[in-house]
Amino acid sequence: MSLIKFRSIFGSQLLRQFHTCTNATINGESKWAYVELKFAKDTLKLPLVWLRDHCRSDACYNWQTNQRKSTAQNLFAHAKVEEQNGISFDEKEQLLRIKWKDGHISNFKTEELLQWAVQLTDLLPLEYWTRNLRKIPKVSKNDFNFAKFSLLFAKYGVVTIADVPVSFEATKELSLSIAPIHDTFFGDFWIFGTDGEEIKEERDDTAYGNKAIGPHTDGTYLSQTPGIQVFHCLHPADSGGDTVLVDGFAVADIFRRNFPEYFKILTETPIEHHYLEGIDSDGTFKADSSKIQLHSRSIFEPVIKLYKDRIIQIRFNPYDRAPLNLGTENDIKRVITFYEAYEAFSQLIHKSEFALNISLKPGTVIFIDNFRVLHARTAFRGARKMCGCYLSRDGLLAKARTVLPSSFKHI
Ligand SMILES: C[N+](C)(C)CCCC[C@H](N)C(=O)O
Ligand SMILES: O=C(O)CCC(=O)C(=O)O
Repeated sequence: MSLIKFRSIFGSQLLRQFHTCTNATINGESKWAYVELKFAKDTLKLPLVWLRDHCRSDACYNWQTNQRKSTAQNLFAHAKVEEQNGISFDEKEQLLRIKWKDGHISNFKTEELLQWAVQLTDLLPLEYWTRNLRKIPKVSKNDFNFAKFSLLFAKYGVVTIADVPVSFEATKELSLSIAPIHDTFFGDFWIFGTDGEEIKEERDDTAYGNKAIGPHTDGTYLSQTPGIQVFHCLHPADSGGDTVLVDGFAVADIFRRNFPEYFKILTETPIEHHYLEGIDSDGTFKADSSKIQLHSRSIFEPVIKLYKDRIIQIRFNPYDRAPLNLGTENDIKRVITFYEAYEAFSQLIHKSEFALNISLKPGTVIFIDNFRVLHARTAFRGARKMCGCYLSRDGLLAKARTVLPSSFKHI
C-alpha cells in the first residue's frame, strides 16, 4: 500500500507506527543528489536541496512566526554534504541527521518528513451531489458549532444556518462571526430586491430585477472571485423567487467523463468576463452622472480550474462573458470548438436532474461555496427583499483547517 493511500485511510498519526524507516542513503550527484528513505514496503526520495530548505533549526526557521529564514538565493550552495558520511539515521529514534558541508546540522523526524512530503492532494472525500441531495446541510444558530459548519461546507459546498433573526443586522453579525468580508464594488453588505412591482435598479445587474437568472457563479469578472456567497431572504416574493443550486464539481466531473476533449478545452482556455456599469458596451460613458462608472474584467481564468487533476473552481456565468477575442492566429476551428465545449457544458449545467430547488425562508441564511456551487433564481412577482454579502473563502478555510479532519486539511 502506498504511503499516500495509507495516510489517507489511517491518517498520519498512524503512519509512524506502520511505516518506520529502516535506513537512509544518499544517491545521485551534485544538485541532483537525494536521500532515499527505506520503509517496509516503500521508499521516499528527498532531494538534498529540499531537505536543507526544510531544516527547522533555529538558524533556518522562525518558530515564532512559522516562517523560513532563507531568502532562497543560495539553496543549492547550502545543500552540499560530504558523501555518505554526511548523513546518519537512528532507526530507534526515527531521526535523520545531516551534517552539511558548510558545517550546519539538520535533524529530521521521519514523521515530519512524511507530513511535509506526502501531502494529500486528490483524496478529499467531497460529497458530490445533485438534486437528490436529501436536504441542504443545515445547522441552527442556537447551537452553532463552527467545526460542524466547516465540515459541511467543505463536504457539500453549501450550508444553511436556521433560527437567525430576520434582519440585516443579525445576518451581518452572523456572517462576520464565520469569516471576514470579501468586499466588492457592490458594497460589503447588501440589501437588494424590489418593493412590489416597482424594481429598484440600483445597479446594472439582473440580480436587482425580478427575472429568472440561470445557474452561475458570481464575480467571474473579478480576478479575486468572491469565495462565499451569503443570502438571507428577508421577505419572499408573492410568487417565484426560488433559489436553485447546482453542484458545479459534480457536473464538471460528469462532463469530464462524457466529453473529455471538451472538458480539456474548458480547463485550458482562458475566457474574459466583464462587469460594465455606467458605461455603454462600446466603452463610452453614459451621460447619467448618477451612476458610478465601472469596467471590471478578468481575462486569465478558464471555466473549469484544475489542481493536478482535481477540479478546484468553476467560473461559469454565460451572461457576464465579454466579447470573445479570436486571437492573432484567427484560428476559427479553435473558436468554434470552444463554443461546442461551452455549449455542451452549459446544457449539462442546466439539466433539471442536477438542479436543487429551494425557497429561502426568512430566518434561514445560506452560505454557498462560489468556487463550486452555482446558484440561480426563478422569476418572481411582488415585493422581495434579500440581504447578504460575500465572505472570504480563504478566511473561512484558514480557521476551518484547524478543526477539520486531516483529509480536509488540504482543501
Ligand atoms: C451583490 N449581489 C450579490 C446582490 C448582486 C451582484 C451581482 C452578481 C453578478 N450577477 C455576478 O454574477 O457576479
Ligand atoms: O436574487 C437571488 O436570489 C440571487 C441573485 C443572484 O443570482 C446574484 O445576486 O448573484
